[in-house]
Amino acid sequence: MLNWCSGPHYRKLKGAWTPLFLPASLQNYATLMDGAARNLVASLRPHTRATAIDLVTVVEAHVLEIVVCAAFGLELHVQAGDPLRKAGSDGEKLRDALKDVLNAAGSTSSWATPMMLFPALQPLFRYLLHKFPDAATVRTARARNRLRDFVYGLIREERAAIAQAKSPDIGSARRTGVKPGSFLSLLISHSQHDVKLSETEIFVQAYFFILAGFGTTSDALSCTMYHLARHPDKMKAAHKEVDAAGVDFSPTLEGLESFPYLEACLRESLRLIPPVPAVKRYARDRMALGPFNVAPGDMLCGATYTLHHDDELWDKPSNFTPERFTDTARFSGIRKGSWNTFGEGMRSCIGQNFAIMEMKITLIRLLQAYTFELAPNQVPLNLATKSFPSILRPSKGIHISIHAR
Ligand code: HEM
Repeated sequence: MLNWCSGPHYRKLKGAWTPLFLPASLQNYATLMDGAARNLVASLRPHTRATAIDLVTVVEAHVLEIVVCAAFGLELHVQAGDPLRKAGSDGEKLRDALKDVLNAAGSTSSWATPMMLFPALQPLFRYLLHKFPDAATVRTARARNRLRDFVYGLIREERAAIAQAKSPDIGSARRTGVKPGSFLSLLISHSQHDVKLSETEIFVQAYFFILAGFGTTSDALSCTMYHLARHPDKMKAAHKEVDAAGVDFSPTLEGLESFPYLEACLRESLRLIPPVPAVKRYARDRMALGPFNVAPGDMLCGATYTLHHDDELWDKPSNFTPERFTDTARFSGIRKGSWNTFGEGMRSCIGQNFAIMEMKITLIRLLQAYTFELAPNQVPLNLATKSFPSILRPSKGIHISIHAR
């Protein structure tokens, strides 16, 4: 996967990924994201007269629709209330396989703890795990195989389509941006032109696109809604900004810049609950780090969550205060490197602009239509990480009542 490799292999894969996140490509995704956000608004309408719902489940289905369409060009139509929803469709099959893989990825192998405690013995543990797999490993492998068979089928179809169309023009994709759904064809075209990607590499990239873009973004979106529902004064300020833009605002890169308060709410929520609570690196050289001697190959961990809650860096760090990102006169500015939600440097999150755009468009459409109120017993929010390193996420959902405006 892109984040697990280095050197020439990393550069080769990054070259295949980069066109997806060029400004022109992001612009092409905006229409897809806005359509999905409008569907989400419509699907929530029946809930305005009902009891509280679990926002996490609903937002997950929404983000999955976007990320799968962006990666594979498949419209899932799995959202409750979608008139095009059809039992047993390709979309449902893919959704089910993905859910199994994601659930399995969250369950921890019993070998994980000894591997972490005795890193030097990892090769031995890996061999033992291969020879004597435990239940969690078997479950993960089965789910992954089902997903792999499905994606290999899509790759074969895409190859045939590309052969018939005499292969797409990568140069023009760089100029005009990548259309939603072109990730597979882009990877396949790359493997026919400048870089060779094996079938497995193509599958793994497509799988990672979904894995990296699904849980992180949907949880970040749900948590932002949680914070707004918990702080009606902040929700009122967000409503004001959204109303000023009007329902006909254009979801373009430029148009989205006129929502600074909404962006501040997103950033503040991502500070309080960073979906990736820690980033890791392996030391290349021997070095001294404060009182520690670091040897080549040692794992170093950047504790994002701790950084985001450090009271030397943040005034009243546990408070939800979006104004710290807009009101620089009141807050003395944010020190470089203290907000690390997407990582830093060349290995930082390649999908961050995609994620911010997706979250902003969804929030705008939701706030145009609704106000949100927390159900009882939602404070404090239950959070958990299931395995290390993993995603920090609401562990018992977010229960919320929806009121039409
Ligand atoms: C709120 C949403 C997201 C958060 C919080 C997030 C966070 C992160 C973090 C912390 C890293 C590691 C950075 C490091 O090691 O320094 C990362 C890497 C990565 N993310 Fe995201 N991410 C999000 C959304 C996405 C999306 C939507 C995609 C793609 C569709 C994506 C694709 C990737 C990829 C490919 C990498 C590896 C980059 C590399 O190694 O060069 N992420 N992300």
